[in-house]
Amino acid sequence: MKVIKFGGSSLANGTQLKKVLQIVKDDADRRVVVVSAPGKRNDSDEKVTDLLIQLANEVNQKEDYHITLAKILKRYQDIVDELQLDNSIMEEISKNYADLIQTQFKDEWYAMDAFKASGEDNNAKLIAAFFNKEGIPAKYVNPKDAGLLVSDNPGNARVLPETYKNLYALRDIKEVIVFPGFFGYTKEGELLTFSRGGSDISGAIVANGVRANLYENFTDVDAIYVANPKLVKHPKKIAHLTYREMRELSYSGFSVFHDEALQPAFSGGIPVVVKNTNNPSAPGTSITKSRPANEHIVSGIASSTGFIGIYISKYLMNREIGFGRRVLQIFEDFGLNFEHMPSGIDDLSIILREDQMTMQQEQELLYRLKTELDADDVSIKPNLCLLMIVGEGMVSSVGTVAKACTALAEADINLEMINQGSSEVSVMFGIDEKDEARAVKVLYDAFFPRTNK
Ligand SMILES: Nc1ncnc2c1ncn2[C@@H]1O[C@H](COP(=O)(O)OP(=O)(O)O)[C@@H](O)[C@H]1O
Ligand SMILES: N[C@@H](CC(=O)OP(=O)(O)O)C(=O)O
Repeated sequence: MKVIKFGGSSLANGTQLKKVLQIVKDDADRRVVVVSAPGKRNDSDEKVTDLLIQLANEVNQKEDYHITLAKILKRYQDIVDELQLDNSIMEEISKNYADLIQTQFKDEWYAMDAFKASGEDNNAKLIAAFFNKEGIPAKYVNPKDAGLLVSDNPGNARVLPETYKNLYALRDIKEVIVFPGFFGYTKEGELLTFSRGGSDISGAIVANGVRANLYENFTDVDAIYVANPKLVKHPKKIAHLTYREMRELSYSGFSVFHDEALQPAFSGGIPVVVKNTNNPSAPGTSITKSRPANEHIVSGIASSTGFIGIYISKYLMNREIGFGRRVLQIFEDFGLNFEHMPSGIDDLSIILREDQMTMQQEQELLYRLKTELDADDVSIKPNLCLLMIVGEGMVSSVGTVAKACTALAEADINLEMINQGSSEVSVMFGIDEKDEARAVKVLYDAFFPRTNK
């Protein structure tokens, strides 16, 4: 049995849905189809999920929401018309939005998740109707009925372990299952979503639950490339990655596959393949526990912006028992989670996501760190970009960091920080955001020199 997930770009209009139908028809093992909400039809288009966030905010703030609602309904109506589906599905979708707008939710965060999730939920119903019309017996399954249970964290839910055995029963359903991605239910029955891009996570959870022998993740690129194709022209394709390589790469910017989707696949030992809906015969990129060796030490180069670094220095910090705990306590008091904490003898840096704090909280944090720790220096480095080189081959080779540093130095790119994880599968560099594109390019050229053949 295969679980197959289609992202928003694969479901953006009726033409895309016809390709999806063909892909499902091509392989009788493709028994569970996990779907996202309709995505962008072109670069200047809007994702339905983004429109739904806008709608939820307008409803919450009692603003006029009719233009946004009309845009959302039109997206579905266009698909219904293009596929010549019975208009009863459109009536069901319109009623769903009329009901959502009237519902009193526990608070605005639960409301936001209910609006966001409706994008995938309505799309799954529409797609099931389309499959049935085209002669593929299909059944829409709601995550609540399937037992997809999540933690009580709006917008950032985590799967609960009992989910997996609940989902196993999906194997008994004879029709092709159409399952909406991106959300589950708490034990109290509240609908909550995963973080953005979370349909990849749903697909991996379902694949683990039904013990699929493959999780196929269909998107709009032929493969995962060595570097983001928006930053490097025609980068090389990656044939195989390990779960931990993919985890590091998606964490640090390869948005093509969600980093939280790796754990359910890894723990279930489910191989993943990332493929292109627009070119399904291309082999794509497979992600497994181990992979065949190749000539490259580095598998991928990723980058991600929106970080800040907080630098703390104090003479003899290394001798002060409890110093690190007190630093982290202050961060906890502000409700902040941190990403990395590289340290020296008398100093340490804490790297965190910038969007967690207002300017005023930043100033309060710096003040508390300076006074309560009696630090010599506390300063902040905004606009930080994390640059990551990743590869299983790095464990057994020397000189990789030197090569990367040389390439960056020759391009006159200043390094704010270097951090090598103890797994030795990745090395991270902190640079100024303005150098991001150049840095990825020079690292690409250093590790994947182009031949003139
Ligand atoms: N290294 C990479 N390899 C391939 N695609 C990448 C990479 N880094 C970023 N991307 C982007 O990820 C996009 C696919 O992810 P996403 O837009 O979330 O698709 P979907 O609509 O299928 O969920 C690609 O179109 C590409 O722009
Ligand atoms: N639609 C949701 C979930 C998702 O995974 O979407 P996509 O497959 O289009 O990245 C989002 O935009 O966050």
